[in-house]
Amino acid sequence: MSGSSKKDLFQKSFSRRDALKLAGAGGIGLLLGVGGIKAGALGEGMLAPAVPADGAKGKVVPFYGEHQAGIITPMQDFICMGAFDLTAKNLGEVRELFTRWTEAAARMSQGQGAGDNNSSPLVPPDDTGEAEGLNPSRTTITFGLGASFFDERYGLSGQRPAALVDLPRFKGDALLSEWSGGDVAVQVCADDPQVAFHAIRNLIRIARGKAVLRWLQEGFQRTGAADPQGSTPRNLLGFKDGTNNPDVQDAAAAKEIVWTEGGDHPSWMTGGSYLVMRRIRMRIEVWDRTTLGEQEATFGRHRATGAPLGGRTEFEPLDLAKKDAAGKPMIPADSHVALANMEGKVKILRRGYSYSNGIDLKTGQLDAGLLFLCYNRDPREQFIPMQMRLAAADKLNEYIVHVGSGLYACLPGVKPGGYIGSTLF
Ligand SMILES: C=CC1=C(C)c2cc3[nH]c(cc4nc(cc5[nH]c(cc1n2)c(C)c5CCC(=O)O)C(CCC(=O)O)=C4C)c(C)c3C=C
Ligand SMILES: [Fe+2]
Repeated sequence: MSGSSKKDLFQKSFSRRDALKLAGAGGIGLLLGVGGIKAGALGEGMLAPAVPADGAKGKVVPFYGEHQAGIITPMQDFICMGAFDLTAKNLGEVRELFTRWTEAAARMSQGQGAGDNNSSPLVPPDDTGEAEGLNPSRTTITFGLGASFFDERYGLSGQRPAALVDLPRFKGDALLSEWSGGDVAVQVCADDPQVAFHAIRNLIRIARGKAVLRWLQEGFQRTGAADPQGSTPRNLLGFKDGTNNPDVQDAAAAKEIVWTEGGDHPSWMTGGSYLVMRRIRMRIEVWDRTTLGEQEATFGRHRATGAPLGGRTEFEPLDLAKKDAAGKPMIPADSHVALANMEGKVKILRRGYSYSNGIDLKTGQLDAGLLFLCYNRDPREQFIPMQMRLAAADKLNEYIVHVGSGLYACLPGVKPGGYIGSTLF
């Protein structure tokens, strides 16, 4: 196969059926980076622009590489994220589980089924089938380890990274254990909700006897089809959310903000990152009775344009020193952006999705909010001080409540033939 047809293969929409045909023809090695294109040589996002130029949603995000996919990958439209508690009896079983998970995740990222044996009438098929014929939809599957992974069960307590702290209790927290923690978190993102669900479902199935699901949350943002321009998505409070997220396609920014390396970080985390999950419920009914002026003062930005208060365009810089005629800051000091900005000195990479879980049967109110996710190099220096400040003073706190929480050490990426976690166990 010529170099240019290899490229075509990557750039073309790709269905599970195509993948199986190719595997049959012995060509799947190309997808895995064997024989020509090296795995990981194609940078994150190179095959997966936020909104593909041709509008197609069939692109493959490479699974293998220096870093796990799904961290700096431009956000897909849907998420299906869960956390597992391990029931594996020993470290050997944990290794087996991660080996099988890695193989299945690599396959599903490429649009294949979780396993090959799907035609024998005598056994249950390897794959559950609901993604058959669907394209890979830029699926990424990202694994992280919670602090409880490092308890006495598997002999790894001495390896717990200093940065994998127990998050402090923040003012206003109303955390529920059923929405928090877990030994292993798995973030599945894809441009199709059924493809995302299929991936996590098959990982749950593979985990049988070795891990049980602790919590599962689906999430969404506007789709590429609804917004082909790929403008900043709006959250369920109606505001553009993500405007001032750092540009981590810039390798220097990603190194500074996202990737863990050196310091007191263990070598097995080099090239990894820390994922913070906060399930934040919104008091939507209260918000909807709030005036536009109050809403804008809460965020410090205009709702229509996303511009900083007093500004005109979305991406103009925040000027927190700017005063109105009466000498008051244009962007209130207790607004969300004024506080979260941290004088520009502390940054995180946000990757959150809206969620909607029907109604709260006790109150009849919507059970909806933000599955807040962020990646950072070291939560002790980034997420924690930022959330301390927000919890203490953010005007947004009148309208939100944090009900779930987790911190996970996301392992470095892996080469074909290896397994996620092999740097540690
Ligand atoms: C601890 C970190 C953060 C939490 C928790 C958080 C919750 C949260 N945020 C919004 C909506 C918006 N956030 C915006 C900006 C913004 N938020 C954080 C951090 C947390 N947010 C940061 C670092 C920033 C950027 C600050 C800056 O320097 O400008 C915005 C404005 C647009 C944008 O830049 O994205 C919105 C809107 C909600 C609804 C929410 C909890 C439910
Ligand atoms: Fe925010």
